[in-house]
Amino acid sequence: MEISIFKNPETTAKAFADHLCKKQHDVNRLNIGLSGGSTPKLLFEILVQKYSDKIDWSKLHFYWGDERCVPPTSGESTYGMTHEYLFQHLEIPEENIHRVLGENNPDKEAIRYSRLITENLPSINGLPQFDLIMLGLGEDGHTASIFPHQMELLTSKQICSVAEHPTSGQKRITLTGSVINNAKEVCFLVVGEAKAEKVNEIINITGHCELYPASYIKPTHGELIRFLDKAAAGKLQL
Ligand SMILES: O=C1O[C@H](COP(=O)(O)O)[C@@H](O)[C@H](O)[C@H]1O
Repeated sequence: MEISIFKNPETTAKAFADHLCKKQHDVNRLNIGLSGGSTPKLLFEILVQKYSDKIDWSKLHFYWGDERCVPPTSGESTYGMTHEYLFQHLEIPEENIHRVLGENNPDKEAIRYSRLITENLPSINGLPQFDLIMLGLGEDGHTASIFPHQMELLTSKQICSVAEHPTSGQKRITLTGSVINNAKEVCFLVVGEAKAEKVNEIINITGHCELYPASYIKPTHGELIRFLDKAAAGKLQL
């Protein structure tokens, strides 16, 4: 596991953008799973401003680690946010964008999206393998849409499942912990003081994945990199 700590959210997002830029240089295709929430917005802005002509966007195939079950036009849609901050500013072939159809029936969509991933990605250890999965960390320790006390979503051998937000009850589609841990590389992007306590807990408290779902994420054969800013790493005991 690698932990990289940067001065502020901008330098953290810039480091992640650099990492992505280097990775795409060496390959013909990069299957990447994106995260949602507010943290990726800054990364997307930096990618648009500083990397639009440094990255060969036709090599990148975009999927999502999780999505809310809402139409793409909803303010809560992760695809909608990604389109607003990233896609609409770049020349990305439409066939490279593999969005979760949040407007569909959640159970049927989890099956459809699982099938799509299986068809498009190589299978390693009996599960699809992403080249890179980007993850965030919720203040409650969740990652993707796997919230505390949802162990079955971590260990399930399915590819995607329907999840439910613990307080709002909003339905979501999420990759399972098994698929995330089968990736070649998983990168957490976490910034801000509000995440500091959980960052320390998910790294240092072991054996309590039901309380800290993000602590379950340890790629079986791949790399784990945590991009943190100083504030998010503020309570980290190493
Ligand atoms: O609900 C979600 O939250 C997490 C963290 O989001 P952030 O706003 O704190 O950056 C995110 O990683 C996940 O994809 C999203 O659905």
